[in-house]
Amino acid sequence: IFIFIGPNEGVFSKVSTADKENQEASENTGPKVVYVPPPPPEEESSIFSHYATGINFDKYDDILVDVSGSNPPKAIMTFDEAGLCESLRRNVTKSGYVKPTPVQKHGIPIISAGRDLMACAQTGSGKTAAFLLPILQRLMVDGVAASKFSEVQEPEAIIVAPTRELINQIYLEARKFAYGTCVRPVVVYGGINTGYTIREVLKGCNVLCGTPGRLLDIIGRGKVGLSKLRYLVLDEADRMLDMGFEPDMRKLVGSPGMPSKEDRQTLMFSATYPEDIQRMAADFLKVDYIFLAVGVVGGACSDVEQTIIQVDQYSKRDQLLDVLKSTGNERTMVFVETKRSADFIATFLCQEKISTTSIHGDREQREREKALSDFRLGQCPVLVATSVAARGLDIEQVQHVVNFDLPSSIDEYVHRIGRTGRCGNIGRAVSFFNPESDTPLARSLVKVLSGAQQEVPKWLEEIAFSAHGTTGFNPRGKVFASTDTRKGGSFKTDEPPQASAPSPAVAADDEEWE
Ligand SMILES: Nc1ncnc2c1ncn2[C@@H]1O[C@H](COP(=O)(O)OP(=O)(O)OP(=O)(O)O)[C@@H](O)[C@H]1O
Repeated sequence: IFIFIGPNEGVFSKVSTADKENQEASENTGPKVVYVPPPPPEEESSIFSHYATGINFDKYDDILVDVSGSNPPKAIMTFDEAGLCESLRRNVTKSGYVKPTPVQKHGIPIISAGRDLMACAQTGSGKTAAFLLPILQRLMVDGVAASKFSEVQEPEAIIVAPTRELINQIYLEARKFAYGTCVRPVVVYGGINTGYTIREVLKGCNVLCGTPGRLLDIIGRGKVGLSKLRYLVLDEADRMLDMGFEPDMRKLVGSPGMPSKEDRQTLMFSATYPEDIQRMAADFLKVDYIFLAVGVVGGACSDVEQTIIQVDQYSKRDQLLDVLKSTGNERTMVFVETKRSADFIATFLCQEKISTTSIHGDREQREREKALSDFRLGQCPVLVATSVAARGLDIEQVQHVVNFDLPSSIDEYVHRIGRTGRCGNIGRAVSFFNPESDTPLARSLVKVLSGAQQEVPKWLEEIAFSAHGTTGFNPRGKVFASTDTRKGGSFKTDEPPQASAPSPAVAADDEEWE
């Protein structure tokens, strides 16, 4: 078992997400990182390129919505009701958005009304625009101007996300919606040259998007002041507050000049929210924050057809080849548990003449970005990935997700399969279940499958049943009541809380986060 003595002399086992600090430390002290990413596209057609909403987009409207907290503002039904200024409205239209998704219908007016928000909505249902649009709207109305000449930049909004590729994607979304306006978003993340990053920040910065380590670094160097900060957004909020990132988040809100929670607006978004994390999140939010749940908290996207195949460890590779035969050239993400097996499986597939690339934390940033771009462009239709690619990534035409190894946390499963079936499109997820290692997941897997109206294999129900004894196990019963923890917790079934801890699985490869 890997033991890491953290900078604060804390001892963490392999499951501790604190490993990432190790990486960051070595980033600061090790060989200088020289990588400078290619500039983002300048042509309008690339900036606004988007994929079509799918046949189930209108079905989003049937999902039950739970809004709790005092005096929630009324939802909007159309983007026109959002009262966006002309340039922002134009950019929304150019992005192909015709009508808002439920998290946007509710989230936009809540944020515009100045309220703090903890929002939960299924993967691929438009959470990013739900926070970007009202923030940009406010900044445009107030007419912010980032000074090119200032030695310290003072952004009005900071957005944090757990991985480099995700924060870059959020930045590109912000840049798209802010196109042609005076609002300047900037992105900072690990693995790229710090001097370059600082120069970009100093060109002017209103919306600072960053992974926590690099963000703290830039703030610590005095390049970013916090006195004008109005919005703090935590995307993948449950991940940002779990044991790996919580210290960084506390450091961030404790940074000199950071407005207190009473004096800023704090917004949290995710598809999953373990209860203990919800409770802790309240530390960062005003007391009267609004809790918004679209559908079941922690539920899988029902546009993803989920199949579970029982395998043993040694048959997985053949099974994978079988699956990939049926997927042909359609884009497929294959998730594995370790960086080593990511390399191994990618090499194996290449030997089998399947054009494959891979992304994980031991690859250099240059390679990570190249892999993602080859996959996005369809040059490599198969991407083998570790958990680093599980959350938030929005890639066109990913029709399939394969869990070559299942994660040990059900939330991680929900995020992984959510890389397909986005924005009303249909996707498929196939998971290899090895009873020797995956039995602890069986029970929550059954719940997620039945909650998303998927067929539950008889053998899986049996494994789930025997793994946890007989008392109170009702696989067809209520899944996770979607509830604000302030109402007294959501697990009101006759069962004890889920066996799975918030997200230990994501930590297996943790030094790659950020
Ligand atoms: N109202 C809309 N109309 C059309 N497309 C939309 C709309 N809102 C968002 N989209 C598109 O849907 C896709 C998914 O959105 P987004 O990435 O924000 O999902 P998400 O809820 O953040 O997912 P995840 O939980 O995986 O992070 C994106 O390509 C986005 O541009």
